[in-house]
Amino acid sequence: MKLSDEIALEVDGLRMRYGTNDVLKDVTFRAHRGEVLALLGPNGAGKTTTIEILEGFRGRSGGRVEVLGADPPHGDESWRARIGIVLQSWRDHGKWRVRELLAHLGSYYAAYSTDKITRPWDTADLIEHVGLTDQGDKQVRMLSGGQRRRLDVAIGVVGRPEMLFLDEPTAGFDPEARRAFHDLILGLAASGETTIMLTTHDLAEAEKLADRIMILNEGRIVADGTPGELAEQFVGEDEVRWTLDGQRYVRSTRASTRFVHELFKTHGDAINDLVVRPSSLEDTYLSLVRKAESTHDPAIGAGVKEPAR
Ligand SMILES: Nc1ncnc2c1ncn2[C@@H]1O[C@H](COP(=O)(O)OP(=O)(O)OP(=O)(O)O)[C@@H](O)[C@H]1O
Repeated sequence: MKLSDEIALEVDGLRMRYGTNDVLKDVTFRAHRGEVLALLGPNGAGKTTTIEILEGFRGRSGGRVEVLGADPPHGDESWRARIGIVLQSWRDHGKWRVRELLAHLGSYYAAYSTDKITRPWDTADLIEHVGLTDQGDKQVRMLSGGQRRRLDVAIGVVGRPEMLFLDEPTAGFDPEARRAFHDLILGLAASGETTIMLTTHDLAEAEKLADRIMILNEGRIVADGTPGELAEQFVGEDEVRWTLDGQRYVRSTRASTRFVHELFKTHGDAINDLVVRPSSLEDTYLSLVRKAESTHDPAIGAGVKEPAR
């Protein structure tokens, strides 16, 4: 992907303290226009806090934040119109019908159309995009959990945002809804106009959607790069399984090719059922989070903050 020169998001030394709990200690990253960023991290790492600060919902304890050129708490209405938000919690509009609610919320954005971006998103088209065609005339309170989540996503994008924040957007989705959501995000990303930042616990989802993955742990970004870069920077161990004389064996190694070669040299045709499972992004993630937890070493983050491009 060719990156735009335009910076959509800039976060420098962000700090957040709740009482005596320093949740964000020094969070620094930036995003170019059109990039899709996935923010990963264990429960309680501060992902929602980070997203809420960037949206302007939550004040911060320190550091600099700029989203589409504005400091979020001071963004004006036209800035707000360029931001889309999909929160974890559902704001209830139970009696509204899906189609009416989207048309109503969308109408707020009409005044903020530009030469390039027609706002809002056409209601029927949007409903189809999020896979709610059959539910368009249903009241919101009649929707299932997964359908409400799709509606959350529709509400987040109805104004055709230039910057879209999604906090665990696919929690509770069935595989079909997940696929439809992925297609929607990839479609938005393909235009190159929408910068997207999402949090997720699903590594496969991060790998599929994101240009860049950032891992937040212990108040800092401990890794930042494309899925491939992360795997390269933190080479995990491959898993080799085999059977020998009816006995099953398993071994983790960073040098699986050499190991397998030695195995055959020693045992030849007696080796059966050989399987080599390469180290996955999940292994990388787990080893990073464990490493950061066990060492508390800020240098782990310092070496990888700026991905090579
Ligand atoms: N309003 C608040 N007041 C005090 N502490 C808070 C508040 N909101 C969050 N916290 C604490 O800040 C930490 C980070 O919470 P946050 O919700 O940002 O994490 P998260 O990474 O989004 O977690 P999860 O993956 O579980 O959603 C947690 O320890 C949480 O208890």
